[in-house]
Amino acid sequence: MTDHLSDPVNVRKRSIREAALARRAALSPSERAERSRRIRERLLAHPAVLRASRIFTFVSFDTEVDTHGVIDALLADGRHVAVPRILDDSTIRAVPMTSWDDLEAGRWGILSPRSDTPAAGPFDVAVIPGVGFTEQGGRIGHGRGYYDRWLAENPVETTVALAFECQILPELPLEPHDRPVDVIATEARLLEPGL
Ligand SMILES: Nc1nc2c(c(=O)[nH]1)N(C=O)[C@@H](CNc1ccc(C(=O)N[C@@H](CCC(=O)O)C(=O)O)cc1)CN2
Ligand SMILES: Nc1ncnc2c1ncn2[C@@H]1O[C@H](COP(=O)(O)OP(=O)(O)OP(=O)(O)O)[C@@H](O)[C@H]1O
Repeated sequence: MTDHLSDPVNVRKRSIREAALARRAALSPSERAERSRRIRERLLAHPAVLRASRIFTFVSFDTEVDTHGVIDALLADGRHVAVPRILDDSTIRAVPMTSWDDLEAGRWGILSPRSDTPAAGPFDVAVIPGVGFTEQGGRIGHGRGYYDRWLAENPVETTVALAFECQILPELPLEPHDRPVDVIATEARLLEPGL
């Protein structure tokens, strides 16, 4: 009996994750900022986002595609924005955000809501982080299954992942619980495998 950490799929996921994280970390801060700006424009121009009233988005940390400008634009436009709060049972909950003052540094230093009052759903759009993706919408994250579990329980009209091109991979070892995303916005293109 193989436990889940020594399971061949998880061993492969771990090495792919490390390689993709290293490529993302190799972008300079100015490259990251410029590419994040292009990704933000592509996201905000997407029809699903243009018509969305309720949006659940990650708050970027570390070397991820920067979502601070996305959140500022959505709030300035009067949309209902919710962001993840990590709960003790290893799940995430969408909590409303109306200002950066609503957030504080939480686990892994990620800005998270102080409140734990759940946001009213369902969401029109979920903006999702990830470490590696395929053009078909396959996704791996940090390997804790937070988003896979959240998406399994929360119906969302359109899921949009944000990624740098260096995170798009020819293939990924995927498992039955892995939830594909509908759209991927990169600095170079819009992929719409699920639309
Ligand atoms: N911005 C953002 N928010 C998010 C996520 C995310 O990927 N990005 N998550 C998506 O799930 C959840 C948090 N999950 C995370 C899980 C692990 C690590 C992390 O970096 N952990 C180790 C490295 C080992 C590992 O990758 O697990 C570390 O501290 O270095 C970060 C976030 C909820 N909020
Ligand atoms: N819908 C689900 N229900 C129960 N467990 C799940 C579900 N989705 C994922 N898991 C569990 O979570 C763990 C991590 O899954 P996986 O490696 O796919 O995470 P990930 O997609 O890389 O991470 P994340 O979603 O946090 O960014 C696995 O052990 C998996 O069994």
